[in-house]
Amino acid sequence: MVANKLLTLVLIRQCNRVLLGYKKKGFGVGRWNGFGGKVEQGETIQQAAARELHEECGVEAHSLEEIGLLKFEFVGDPQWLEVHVFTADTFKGEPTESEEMRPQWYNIHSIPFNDMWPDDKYWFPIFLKGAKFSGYFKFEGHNNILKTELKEVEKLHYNDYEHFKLNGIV
Ligand SMILES: Nc1[nH]c(=O)nc2c1ncn2[C@H]1C[C@H](O)[C@@H](COP(=O)(O)OP(=O)(O)OP(=O)(O)O)O1
Repeated sequence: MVANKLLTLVLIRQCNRVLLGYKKKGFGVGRWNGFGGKVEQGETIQQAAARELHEECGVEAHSLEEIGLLKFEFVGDPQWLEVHVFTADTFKGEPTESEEMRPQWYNIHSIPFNDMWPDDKYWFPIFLKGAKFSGYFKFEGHNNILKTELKEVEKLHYNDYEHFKLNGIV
C-alpha cells in the first residue's frame, strides 16, 4: 500500500469574506484555492499549515482550527492525496502576493467555484456554515469527478499514528 501524500489547506475567513489565492504555478495552477502545501518531515500537520500560509501570502495565523479532511484519488495514481483543511478568523500581517499565489478577498456569496477545484463547490457550503466535514473524491484528470463521498461530522477522525510514522515522529 502506498502512503497518502499529506497536504494542508488554509482558509482565512472574516465575517462574510474569505481569503483565496490564485495559484500561479504547480499543482492546481490557474485555480483559486486556499493556501497550503506538503507536510514536511518532522513537522506536525498544523505547523505545516501555518508555514505554508506564511510562505504563500505572508500572513501568520496562530489559531488555526482543523475543520476538514479530504481524500483525493486520481485514476491511474496509486498515491492518494490527504488534504487537511484549516480555518482561522484572525491573522497578523497583510496578505501579499508571493511567487506561488496572488491573494484576494472574496465575498462568501460570490466564491469563484468555476475557477476552483471542482470538489470545492461541494464542501465549501459546510465550511461556510461553520461545520466540519470529511470527504473522498475520485478524479479522472483534474476536472472530472467520478465519485463523491462527503459528510458533515462532529469531530474529525484520522490515523495519527500513520502520520507520525510517516514524518519520523515515532
Ligand atoms: N482537489 C483539491 N481541492 C482543493 O480545494 N484543494 C486542493 C485539491 N487538491 C490539492 N489541493 C491543495 C492542497 C494544497 O494546498 C495544494 C497543493 O500543494 P502544493 O501547492 O504544495 O503543490 P505544488 O505542486 O505547487 O507544490 P510544490 O511543488 O512544493 O510547489 O493544493
